[in-house]
Order: sequence, then structure tokens, then C-alpha cells
Amino acid sequence: MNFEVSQRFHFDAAHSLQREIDTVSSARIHGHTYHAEVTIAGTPDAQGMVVDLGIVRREIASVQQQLDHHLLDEVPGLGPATLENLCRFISAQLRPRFAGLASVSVWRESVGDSCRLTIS
Ligand SMILES: Nc1nc2c(c(=O)[nH]1)N=C([C@H](O)[C@H](O)COP(=O)(O)OP(=O)(O)OP(=O)(O)O)CN2
Ligand SMILES: [Zn+2]
Repeated sequence: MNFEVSQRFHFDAAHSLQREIDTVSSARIHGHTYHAEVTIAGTPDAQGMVVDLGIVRREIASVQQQLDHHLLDEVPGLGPATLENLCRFISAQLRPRFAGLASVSVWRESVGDSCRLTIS
């Protein structure tokens, strides 16, 4: 049987963005609270776990530290601080640790937008 387990976390960060619309306000440095969810798929082991979510939380903490209270424009390897690039950045950090990483989602409640990267 295939199961999916998920862990959510959040981070507060600043960014600027070059866009074709809302150019002035987007280009100005401003902040958001970002929410993220990491999903790992698999079959439960003898302990009944796809993966121990405590281990997932430990690995997430190291990604979170690279983003929380940072200016995302300056985070190495992120690129333009879009939801898409945040999903890619988080998945690139976690994929080597979790072979069953199935998806990474990032969203902003205040804006009502979201992005989900599914990993095959
Ligand atoms: N495909 C994408 N499109 C857009 C993204 C994105 O990440 N991927 N991001 C943005 C903007 O960052 C987003 O709309 C937020 O707008 P922003 O100007 O940063 O903030 P607001 O003033 O709209 O929201 P508040 O949080 O209420 O200040 C656009 N497109
Ligand atoms: Zn923004």
C-alpha cells in the first residue's frame, strides 16, 4: 500500500521581484509569510512509518534556516524569489535525504497564491 505523509512549516522572508505588471511595488523590497508543505510517499516500515516525521522536521529545519528572516534575493541557488523557485529550492535540498519525496508546495495566505511541484 502506498501512503503519503506530509509536514508543514513556514518562514518569514523579504524579496523583490521583476515583473511586467505592478512593476514598482514588486521591485521594492517587501516581506511575506510563506507556508510550505513537504510530502513523502512510500510503504510503512516495521515501525509503521513511511518515514519518521521527526527526521523530516529535522531536515526541514535546516532548509528553513536558509530562508527564514532572509532576503530571498540573496539566497544562493534560489534565483528570482518566486513560488516556483522556492518549491524547486526546497525539493533540491530534501530530495537527497528522502527518496520518496513526492511533492513540495509553497503558498502565501495573504495573497491567496500557491505553487505545487510534483516529483516523479
Ligand atoms: N508564477 C508566479 N507569478 C507570480 C508570483 C510567483 O511567485 N509566481 N509572485 C508574484 C508576487 O510576488 C505575488 O503576487 C505577491 O505580490 P506582492 O507584490 O509581492 O505582494 P502584494 O502586495 O500583492 O501582497 P501583500 O502580501 O498583501 O503585500 C506575482 N506573480
Ligand atoms: Zn512579494
